Amino acid sequence: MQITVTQIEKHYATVQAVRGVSFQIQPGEIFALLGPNGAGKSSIIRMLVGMTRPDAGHILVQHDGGEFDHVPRRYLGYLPEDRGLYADKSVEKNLRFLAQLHGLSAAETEQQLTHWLNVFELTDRRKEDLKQLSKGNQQKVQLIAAVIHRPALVILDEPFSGLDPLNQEKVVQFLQQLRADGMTVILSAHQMAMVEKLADHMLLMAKGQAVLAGTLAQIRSQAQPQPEVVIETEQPISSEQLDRWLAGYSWLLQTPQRLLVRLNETQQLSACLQQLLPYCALKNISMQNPDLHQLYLNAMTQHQQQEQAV
Ligand SMILES: Nc1ncnc2c1ncn2[C@@H]1O[C@H](COP(=O)(O)OP(=O)(O)OP(=O)(O)O)[C@@H](O)[C@H]1O
Repeated sequence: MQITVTQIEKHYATVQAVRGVSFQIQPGEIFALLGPNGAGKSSIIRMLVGMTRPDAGHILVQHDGGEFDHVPRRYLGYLPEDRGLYADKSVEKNLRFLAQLHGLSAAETEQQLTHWLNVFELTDRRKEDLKQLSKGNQQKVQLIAAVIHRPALVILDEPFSGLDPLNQEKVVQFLQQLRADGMTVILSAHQMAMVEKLADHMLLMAKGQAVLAGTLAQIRSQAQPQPEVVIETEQPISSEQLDRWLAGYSWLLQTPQRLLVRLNETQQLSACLQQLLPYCALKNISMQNPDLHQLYLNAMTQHQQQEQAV
């Protein structure tokens, strides 16, 4: 399934939730929507699944030779933000009901149930009511509900919320398996470490706008074109010394023997090292690639500063 979103906008009564956002999702990839609370992620998801319509711009969904303005239900697996299973019914009844709604035969339903309950280690809980399960286990049943009919596209709003680190890791593996099976996956999440492992492409949003987009490498070069350098010294050094030795450079002394330098476009690493070498012996030099969490924080801070400047 290929999705092309062009300049979509969404207004609610007093809020402009999405402002001219465009992106493309390729078949069989994992696409992540990132951003702080209220950035507009769920609003975009609701437009993709056809629960609401864009006020402007358009969505083009191409699958199986057809073209649509949202993802048709028959192709969609959806984990909504406010979830949606019956707390007073058993795990099994909830999942059977959904499988039937999607037109699976009894045999297919049983096969899928057995498979997924096993994957999520819930086989011995299948007769229990959903409300008897822990929040994390309920979340796993919700995930099964989104994929039991093997849709072409799965949209998961916050699939990691409420899960401990081990179960978050399980969800990472689950999503990798969906991709390996050929499904296209869209997810929104706040857990950058998980997204970094998973997403082929991502879109970082703030206040309804796209802030950064692309692969992790593309986002890295957009958000921080100049890498940071970590320099470890043989002897302890002080900030006062660095004020003299590295005038004009942006640096941070992380420990007495570990220095972080952020070079700007005009500064070369070799020139920086030449300034240091007369004064101190160097033990190790390494380039530091910021992780997605750091890139996200940098991008959000920058976005806030730009907004304040306007
Ligand atoms: N039905 C609605 N009516 C009015 N305002 C809404 C509605 N849904 C969302 N909003 C507003 O639109 C903005 C974007 O909300 P949205 O839920 O899309 O953000 P989000 O990025 O999914 O946030 P979160 O991470 O908290 O789920 C927010 O200011 C929100 O208060």
